[in-house]
Amino acid sequence: MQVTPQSIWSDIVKIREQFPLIHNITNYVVMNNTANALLALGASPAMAHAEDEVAEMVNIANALVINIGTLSPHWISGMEKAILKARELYKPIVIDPVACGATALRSTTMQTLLQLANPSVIRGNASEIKALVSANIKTRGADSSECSDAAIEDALQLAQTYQCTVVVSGATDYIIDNKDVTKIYNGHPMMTKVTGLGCTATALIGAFVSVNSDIHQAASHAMAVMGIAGEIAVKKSVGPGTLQLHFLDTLYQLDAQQLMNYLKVEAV
Ligand SMILES: Nc1ncnc2c1ncn2[C@@H]1O[C@H](COP(=O)(O)OP(=O)(O)OP(=O)(O)O)[C@@H](O)[C@H]1O
Ligand SMILES: Cc1ncsc1CCO
Ligand SMILES: [Mg+2]
Repeated sequence: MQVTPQSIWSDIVKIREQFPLIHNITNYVVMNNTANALLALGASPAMAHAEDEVAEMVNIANALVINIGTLSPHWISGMEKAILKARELYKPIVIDPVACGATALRSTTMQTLLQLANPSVIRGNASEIKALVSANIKTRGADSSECSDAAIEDALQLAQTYQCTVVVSGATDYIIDNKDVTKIYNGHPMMTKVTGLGCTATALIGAFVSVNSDIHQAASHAMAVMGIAGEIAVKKSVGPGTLQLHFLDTLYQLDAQQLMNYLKVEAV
């Protein structure tokens, strides 16, 4: 398994050709931006959470993304129904444990959903990944209080427990499973000043796993695209407001040459 500009580009072409439907049960904060990022990449977003329709939506979707950012009881039931349908149909499930460890509701819900989901990928920041492994770790909210390096051991443990790929985002993005560790060095600190770019990363992972069955490679491709689009967009931006706009435009215009110029990856 390698992550190269060519391997990333090949998946982007597939996404743009196949226009895969990515079903997201995500949070109020990021719903619009996440849908726009999926469209800009070349995928087709659906953002539905009603208990009565999620199974039907999963039925026509190519991947399911679950994000616990703004939980409530009905949403949790919707998430459970969507997960059960996705498992029945062998569709990939990607999980974002937003602010896991900040409140009991988030931590207990996440444990239930993970057991149910058998996910392909879990993507979180370092604090969230650590909180998923150790119940005594408390997080302050959606933002990480630690560097991604601090969660490598926890990510490996999580990957073993759920037999899945775990992504820890941060200055370096770590993509970790039983066999491989991939590090992506792209990105820019200003990305943490736009709310929900982590949620966007998780949604893009959904798009990549829908066209590439090598889950570790697909997740690495998504994180590389996030980081590269972020770096290019920052150059045109004066702050987080314009970064949010330029990020979408850059994603839409991303080409093979830019991947070659910017990719900074290391496989261990
Ligand atoms: N210090 C940094 N330097 C470069 N890139 C970064 C840095 N921190 C985060 N990123 C990038 O920003 C994106 C979002 O990751 P982050 O870890 O901030 O997610 P998050 O904390 O879950 O965010 P949110 O909860 O707002 O969605 C990723 O693509 C990541 O690579
Ligand atoms: C800030 C925030 N609060 C709940 S979800 C969310 C978006 C970033 O994860
Ligand atoms: Mg997050």
